[in-house]
Amino acid sequence: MSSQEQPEQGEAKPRPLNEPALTALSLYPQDWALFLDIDGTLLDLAERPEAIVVPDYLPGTLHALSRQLGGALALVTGRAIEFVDPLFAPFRFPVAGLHGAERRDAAGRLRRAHIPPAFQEMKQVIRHEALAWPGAIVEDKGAAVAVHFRHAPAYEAEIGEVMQRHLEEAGPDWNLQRGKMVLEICPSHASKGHAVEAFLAETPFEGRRPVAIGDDVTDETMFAAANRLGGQSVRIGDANGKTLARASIGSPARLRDVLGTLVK
Ligand SMILES: O=P(O)(O)OC[C@H]1O[C@H](O[C@H]2O[C@H](CO)[C@@H](O)[C@H](O)[C@H]2O)[C@H](O)[C@@H](O)[C@@H]1O
Ligand SMILES: [Mg+2]
Repeated sequence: MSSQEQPEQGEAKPRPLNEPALTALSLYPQDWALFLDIDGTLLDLAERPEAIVVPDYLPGTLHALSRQLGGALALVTGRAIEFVDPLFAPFRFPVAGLHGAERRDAAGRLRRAHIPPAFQEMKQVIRHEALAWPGAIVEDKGAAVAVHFRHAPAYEAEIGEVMQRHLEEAGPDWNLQRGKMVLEICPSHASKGHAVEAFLAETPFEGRRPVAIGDDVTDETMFAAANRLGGQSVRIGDANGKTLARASIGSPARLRDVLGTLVK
């Protein structure tokens, strides 16, 4: 997130969502596009990255909503695209993965992030170093690598130092991204905000106003994009005012309920 996009200190808390604000998606579906984060937004957070549960009805709800929006619904996530598709099978949605570093557009064209040999080596080293952090989980996402410390909180500072050192060695093409009990190194050229803008330059998103819904710091760039482009930004949960989102919804379960009500 650029400094221009940072929420100001002490900025007012996002207003609880006036849910009719989202009913525009149902009333004027030709005017709106929907961008949805996955973990902590569509899905409840789980103890481990692979332990997330997709409610049976959710892929169908998203598919129905996507059809209603003329296909202008995309998933914008820190996950790798290849992890995302099976979650929502049999449907495949336009998706930006690795916080925007890879993207599959509505026509199915895939833009992958390059994985240099040096990055492969760095992942191996991190995997080895993580043996010293009992409980930590290393998630290899291809062109990104995450170290989760949800079950190794005592090692947070040490993991941060090691990841920072790797980042410095890797150079300016890489970024250290903080998330919920996780630190990851991912390509620096991308952001979720850029991904939203890229979708909005293409059919069927073009000319529509974006609604961006997310729960974490990595979603702030897409909130900024949605605000700038005359759309709506919604943060799930309580961000203690440290967000650019203009509205909030209490939980992923509540969001899933709201999405269900939008389907005609
Ligand atoms: O952008 P998102 O779709 O929200 O993805 C962000 C990260 O989500 C995953 O990690 C988080 O969720 C896990 C499962 O609920 C949880 O165990 C972990 O503590 C969270 O940080 C995912 O594993 C990451 O790769 C994503 O970047
Ligand atoms: Mg999230």
